[in-house]
Amino acid sequence: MKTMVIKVGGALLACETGIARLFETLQGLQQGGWQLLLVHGGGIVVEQQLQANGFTSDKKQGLRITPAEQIPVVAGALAGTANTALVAAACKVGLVPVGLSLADGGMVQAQVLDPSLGCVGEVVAKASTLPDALLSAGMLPIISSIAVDETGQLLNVNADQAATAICQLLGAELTLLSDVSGVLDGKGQLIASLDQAGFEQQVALGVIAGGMKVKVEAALAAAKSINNCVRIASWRSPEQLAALLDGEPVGTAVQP
Ligand SMILES: Nc1ncnc2c1ncn2[C@@H]1O[C@H](COP(=O)(O)OP(=O)(O)O)[C@@H](O)[C@H]1O
Ligand SMILES: CC(=O)N[C@@H](CCC(=O)OP(=O)(O)O)C(=O)O
Repeated sequence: MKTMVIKVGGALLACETGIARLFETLQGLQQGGWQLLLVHGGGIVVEQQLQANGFTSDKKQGLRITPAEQIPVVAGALAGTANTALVAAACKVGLVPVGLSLADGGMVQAQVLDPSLGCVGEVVAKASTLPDALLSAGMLPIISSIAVDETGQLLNVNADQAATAICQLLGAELTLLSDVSGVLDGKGQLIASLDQAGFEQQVALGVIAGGMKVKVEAALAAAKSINNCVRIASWRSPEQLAALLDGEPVGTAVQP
């Protein structure tokens, strides 16, 4: 059976229509014979809850600086609020979701990425026992980007990097759905196909930056591992979701 990891993030978690449309698409893909795993971020929920708790927050090169005192709020926002909202939406369309974080079932190994970012983790694929079992049972794993390292420390992982590790764990296809229709060039036009050299060129020009730089780096790493292109598209666009459902090319194809 074909397996696909779909990653969602950005403002999706604040958009009821977007969530409903996404799960209708997932339902259609599952009926079409795909085994699916959803990996999610929820930067918007993290920001709201940090602010509500009196914290300020900054990003460095697309990654959120996460001081130790903020990790309980970040974990609550991603593994709690965002994860359960997506689980609820899956139930509503009759899918059978299982809400997880990267810490569950020994799926990945996590470590601190860079101490200057605080409790930010990087993860590598470890054991697929848990997702294998859930997928064979026809269930939909919904995985937040919260991890735990060997010392028991909770870590905040960028959700595109989390999706890459889960894609590598299963040798699955990967689609990254964001707020934008794909990677855009200096004129705001969609780049249909992007390889390592093209990426480096656009970064040098300052066209690809911030969260999109992290996203394309994650996509390039995944594409090389699975030797297949990874797509970056938008959950906002009904046309792109329909194309995804019909197996047609969507967004930017990041090449191995
Ligand atoms: N060349 C580019 N093409 C598209 N978006 C870009 C580009 N460079 C920077 N970005 C920014 O990256 C954002 C997507 O990254 P990010 O916010 O991390 O997405 P998500 O939260 O969905 O993972 C876009 O909304 C845009 O502001
Ligand atoms: C380390 C780091 O940057 N973690 C991210 C995790 C969530 C995420 O990636 O959310 P999106 O997919 O919505 O951007 C954060 O705290 O925002």
